[in-house]
Amino acid sequence: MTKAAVFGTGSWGTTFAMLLAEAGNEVMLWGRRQELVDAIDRDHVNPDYLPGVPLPPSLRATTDPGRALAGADFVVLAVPSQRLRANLAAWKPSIPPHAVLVSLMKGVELGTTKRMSEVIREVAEVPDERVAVVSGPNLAMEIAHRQPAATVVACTDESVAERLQAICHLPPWFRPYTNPDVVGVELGGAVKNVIALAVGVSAGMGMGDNVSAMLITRGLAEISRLGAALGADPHTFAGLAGMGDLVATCTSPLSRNRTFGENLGRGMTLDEVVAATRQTAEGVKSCESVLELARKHDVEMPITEVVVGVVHDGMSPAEAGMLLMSRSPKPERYGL
Ligand SMILES: NC(=O)C1=CN([C@@H]2O[C@H](COP(=O)(O)OP(=O)(O)OC[C@H]3O[C@@H](n4cnc5c(N)ncnc54)[C@H](O)[C@@H]3O)[C@@H](O)[C@H]2O)C=CC1
Ligand SMILES: O=C(CO)COP(=O)(O)O
Repeated sequence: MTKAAVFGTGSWGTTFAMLLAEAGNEVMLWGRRQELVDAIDRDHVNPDYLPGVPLPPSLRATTDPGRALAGADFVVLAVPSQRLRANLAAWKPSIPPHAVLVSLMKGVELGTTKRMSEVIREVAEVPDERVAVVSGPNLAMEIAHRQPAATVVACTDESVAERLQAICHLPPWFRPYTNPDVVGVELGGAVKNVIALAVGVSAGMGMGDNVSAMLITRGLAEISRLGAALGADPHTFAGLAGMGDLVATCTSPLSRNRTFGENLGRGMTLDEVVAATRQTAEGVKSCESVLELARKHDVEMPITEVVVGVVHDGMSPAEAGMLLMSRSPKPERYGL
């Protein structure tokens, strides 16, 4: 039986662990807090992140990383992106030598501008073919309530992607596709959070669906430009990890990033929005690292720029809208 250790008892870590367990794998979830770990391990619930969702009794949980990692074939990482480096360094000594490390995270590291797979490779000192990424339109709450979803599993080694695909395929509930384009799949997941903040701000200001569609479409152009500069396959952005995730996150009231933006657009202050947000809205921090990455590669990302302005630099939503709409008129060239 395949053994998986899942790190992070938040909404996506727990949901993915539940999928893996129901697909017949031996799964151990790691969490920081004993009380929550006990609730998962003993009562088969996660009241903090998935209230009302029964978890499979075969899903076990522990606060001991060594116990979670013993004999693991797959090590699945689902902590907030900015927390990965320090945590992974602590877990590294117990990671089995042949385990595949899988990122569920959608962020870019502040300071280094590294994608999560790059952080994993660097900290765990593993080669490309032992690092995989899962990303797609996967709102955890919908999946936890057993609604169907598809995703992308990416690894430069297609046989590893296929192994991961096989252990998380669970008809009729969850359908993973493989893709060798790790860079594109990861960028799609991280940058759509920034675009979802922008769509949320516009919705909070009372703007209509034309504005959402404009931001989603031009957001995809922005993601594709950055992807092209970083060597991603342009086709990835037309797929589930690109357009698929962008549409789900930008339009769903379940999205934390969209909701964060919406609250800002309604006029709440940043401090008020942060206080009202209990879960991880990755775009809030990653908008800065994405913009830095874009600047390093000389890529223009106007929506990302105004998101950084509104979230971090005191720009008003109205000013952001004016800046975007008064840019010089251009031909529409997708991805350029
Ligand atoms: N929730 C969703 O629908 C989806 C989330 N993701 C991505 O998955 C990643 C994890 O997100 P969620 O599970 O949604 O987050 P969450 O906010 O629901 O949970 C975060 C988890 O990380 C833990 N955590 C927080 N700070 C920590 C630290 N310093 N060290 C160790 N653990 C810490 C929390 O205790 C919690 O268990 C994010 O990168 C997110 O973008 C990806 C797809 C879907
Ligand atoms: O990544 C997600 C859906 O695929 C979840 O989006 P939020 O983090 O904005 O909730």
